[in-house]
Amino acid sequence: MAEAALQLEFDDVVAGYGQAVVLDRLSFSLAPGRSLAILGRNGVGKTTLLETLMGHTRVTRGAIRWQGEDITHWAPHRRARAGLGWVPQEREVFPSLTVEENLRVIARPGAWTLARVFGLFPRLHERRGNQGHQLSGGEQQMLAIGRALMTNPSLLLLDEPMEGLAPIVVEELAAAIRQLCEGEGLASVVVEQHPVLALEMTHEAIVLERGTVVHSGPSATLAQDAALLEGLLGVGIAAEGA
Ligand SMILES: Nc1ncnc2c1ncn2[C@@H]1O[C@H](COP(=O)(O)OP(=O)(O)OP(=O)(O)O)[C@@H](O)[C@H]1O
Repeated sequence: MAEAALQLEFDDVVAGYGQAVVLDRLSFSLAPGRSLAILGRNGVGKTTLLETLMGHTRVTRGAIRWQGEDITHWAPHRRARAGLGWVPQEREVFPSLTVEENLRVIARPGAWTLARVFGLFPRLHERRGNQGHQLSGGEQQMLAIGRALMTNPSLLLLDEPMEGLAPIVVEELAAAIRQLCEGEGLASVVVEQHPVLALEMTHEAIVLERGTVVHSGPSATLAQDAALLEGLLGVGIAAEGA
């Protein structure tokens, strides 16, 4: 059955902070090895969706299922152990540990090793003896992704990975993320302010408005429909990244 092939499912989820509702009857699903872009204007709930997946919000309706289990009320650490690898927007690398220590300290056994992370990000290999605080923004982002990979996740959650980075670094990171999704078949959910970039990196996309899904479909189809993209995300956005 198709249902059995789903890896992640949000089913009619209402969630928020305290009494405030941010996600409002939100539903979507993702099959194993697929990548999903979460798009939408500022404040529509994109980060809250990731926070809810990691167990950091209050869920008052609906269910979240992961690999066939209902994880709606699981604690965050249990979700991490179950294969959800979160790369937070703040990156959160340890500033006084070296690159190599940052990677080793969080490692769990699996296919991703120090050597493979250095293979994906040669820059981290070059800077393996530098402390976290000595890295550029782009290098910190690579380290944040590398750290998540060292936990050997089944799903990588990326919250605005390109934010504040120079165009050349954005290219390098986008290539690495594409390699993870296409080459390695690692499932991912990417929240990104730059739709053109996000659609290039992913198989599927959903667009949120006021905490719910207003569009869902293949990334390539949305990327080619400038009028739809503009209608969903704002005037002029389709020209961005050109
Ligand atoms: N910790 C929090 N406590 C209370 N409200 C919050 C909290 N974090 C976010 N919100 C509110 O939830 C709503 C959605 O925010 P969220 O950060 O999820 O949106 P977003 O789509 O990721 O926006 P952006 O693109 O600006 O990052 C906003 O109204 C925001 O003010």
